[in-house]
Amino acid sequence: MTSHIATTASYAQLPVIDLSAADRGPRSRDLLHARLHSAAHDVGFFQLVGHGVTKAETDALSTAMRAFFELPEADRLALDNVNSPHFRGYTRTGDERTGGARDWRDQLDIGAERPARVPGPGEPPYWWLQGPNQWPAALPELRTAALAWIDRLSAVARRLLRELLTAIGAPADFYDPIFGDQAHPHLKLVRYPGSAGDGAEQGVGAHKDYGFLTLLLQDGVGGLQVQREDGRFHDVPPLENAFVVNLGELLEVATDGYLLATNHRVVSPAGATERFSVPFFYNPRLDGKVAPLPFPGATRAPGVTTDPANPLFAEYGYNELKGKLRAHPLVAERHHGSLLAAA
Ligand SMILES: O=C(O)CCC(=O)C(=O)O
Ligand SMILES: [Fe+2]
Repeated sequence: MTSHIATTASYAQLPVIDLSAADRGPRSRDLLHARLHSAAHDVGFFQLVGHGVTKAETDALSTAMRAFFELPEADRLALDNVNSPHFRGYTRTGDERTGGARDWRDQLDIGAERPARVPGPGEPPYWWLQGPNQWPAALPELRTAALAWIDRLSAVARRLLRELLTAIGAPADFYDPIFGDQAHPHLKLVRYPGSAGDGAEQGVGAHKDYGFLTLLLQDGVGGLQVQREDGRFHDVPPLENAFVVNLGELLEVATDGYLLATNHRVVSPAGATERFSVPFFYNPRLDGKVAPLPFPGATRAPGVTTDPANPLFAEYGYNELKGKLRAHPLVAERHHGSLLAAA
């Protein structure tokens, strides 16, 4: 497969954004804003350094993640997400779908740790997305590391969002009311087990993320690709100590398309090579409604992408529910037949 090979030198790496520049005085912060504005507007993807997350924090999460995937399959299947109407828990390799085709990865889905809130008659069905996680009894350190990561990355993403809003001339605190203590962050621990062996190369198919910002920790294997201005998918080479950041659909909605939610995908590693990644999704409250952002570029905004196969919802819960029903058909059929019928 050659279609993803970059042909232009400028495509070799994504823009690199140093968040610590925000604390080094006004000139340095202005320069950060110029770079961030361009990266978010022109590409929708960048590498984030200077985020303050330490190697010890990253190692604690990575070690617990690898230990999870080394558990006997029965221990992982004890957390099968098919048993969770909240789409939490373990998805075995081959059970997830993107773009209607099978993804070749297994993963643990973790969200804010809250009691279930079963929607009553007339209440939005997205309340199903709130509920308890499923944790491996044999690995208590996984729960500790994952919940700490959610807190830590929520703080980084909050800082980054404020700088990004400032960079495009918007009020930094404009979306504070839809985050707060009822925000709905999400974390996945993901393993790509290598080639499926049948010629399909889809680790995860092309998609956009549902929320505001995604901060991805990837190992050194590679395989993540983003769709760029030329319409082609380009490799995102791993960069040590950096998070790959992409903008989600809600920022596209918020800015009427001025900021891009960029399509991305993962090509399966060759042979039996495993790849591990940890995407963290910075999402607002399920009932948070994204009001149009007041900023100077709004008058030049091109409008949001219109794709009948992927409507964008301004009320976050609907946007996430759309994605989960599509990605996890076994959970959807077991627990949410009436929602599938209504869709
Ligand atoms: O594993 C990766 O590098 C990306 C995963 C991803 O895009 C997702 O799960 O939304
Ligand atoms: Fe993604």
